[in-house]
Amino acid sequence: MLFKVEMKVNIPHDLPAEVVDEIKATEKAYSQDLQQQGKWRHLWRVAGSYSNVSIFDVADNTELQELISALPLFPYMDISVTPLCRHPSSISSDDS
Ligand SMILES: O=C(O)CC1=CCC(=O)O1
Repeated sequence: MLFKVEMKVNIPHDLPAEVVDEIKATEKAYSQDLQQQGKWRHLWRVAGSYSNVSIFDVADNTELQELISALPLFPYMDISVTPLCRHPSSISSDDS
């Protein structure tokens, strides 16, 4: 199942810089592992903001919840999820 996931990052200003750097490094490794597994298909920065638009390809809502709630930045993000399905006019072979 495909989901569009929008993540807006709100890191508290009083979090120590070294803690923030560690969280970001862990987040990067975690997201790159999921990308390599094909579960995190696309990761885009929204220009001009500290947010991203992502496409996840997971078995079901439960797997999506598990993956997203394990994000190191999860406590500091506003997240919205939109389920996707194939458009009848699409010519892409990988969007089902
Ligand atoms: O910087 C972000 O948009 C948050 C994030 C998600 C995956 C990642 O590596 O950073």
